[in-house]
Amino acid sequence: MKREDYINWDEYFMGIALLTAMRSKDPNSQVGACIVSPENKILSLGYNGMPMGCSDDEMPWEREGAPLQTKYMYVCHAELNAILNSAHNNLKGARVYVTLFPCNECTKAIIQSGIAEVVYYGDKYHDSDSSIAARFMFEHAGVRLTPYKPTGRRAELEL
Ligand SMILES: Nc1ccn([C@H]2C[C@H](O)[C@@H](COP(=O)(O)O)O2)c(=O)n1
Ligand SMILES: [Zn+2]
Repeated sequence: MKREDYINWDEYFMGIALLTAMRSKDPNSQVGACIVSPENKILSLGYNGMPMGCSDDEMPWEREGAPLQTKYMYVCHAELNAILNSAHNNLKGARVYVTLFPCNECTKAIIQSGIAEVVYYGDKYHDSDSSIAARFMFEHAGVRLTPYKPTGRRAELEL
């Protein structure tokens, strides 16, 4: 008889997005994204980080100060990295699992790539202009927004 307490697709893909976020060097917010086909195949992964060739050790990670001395000028967001990493895959009708609700800039890329659903975990910037603009665009573009429902299950494996 098969085991019955296996994780469902949402737990699986959000779990992978969370694991991917752990690669981020951002000291404040580590974000992960996992893009999945309608057939539940993983198409791409991404996390927030500095662009290629821009050393994590030399770029600024500050949140405040002169704009050029903050991370915001430079960091590439998890969702955009996942879309760019998927260069050879068709994302039409795909879902993206994100550990943090997308910003307005990533929202444009998500919509333009043909992704049909965003499953999001954190939403700590819900009231920011960026999130308000993102929801506005998603609604107009017909992209489904699904809050992830954590099951409370933790990743443990007995080998
Ligand atoms: N959906 C998002 C939102 C933010 N990020 C990145 C951009 C920064 O590295 C960090 C946010 O930093 P904070 O202002 O919270 O210190 O997260 C992303 O990749 N995807
Ligand atoms: Zn973004």
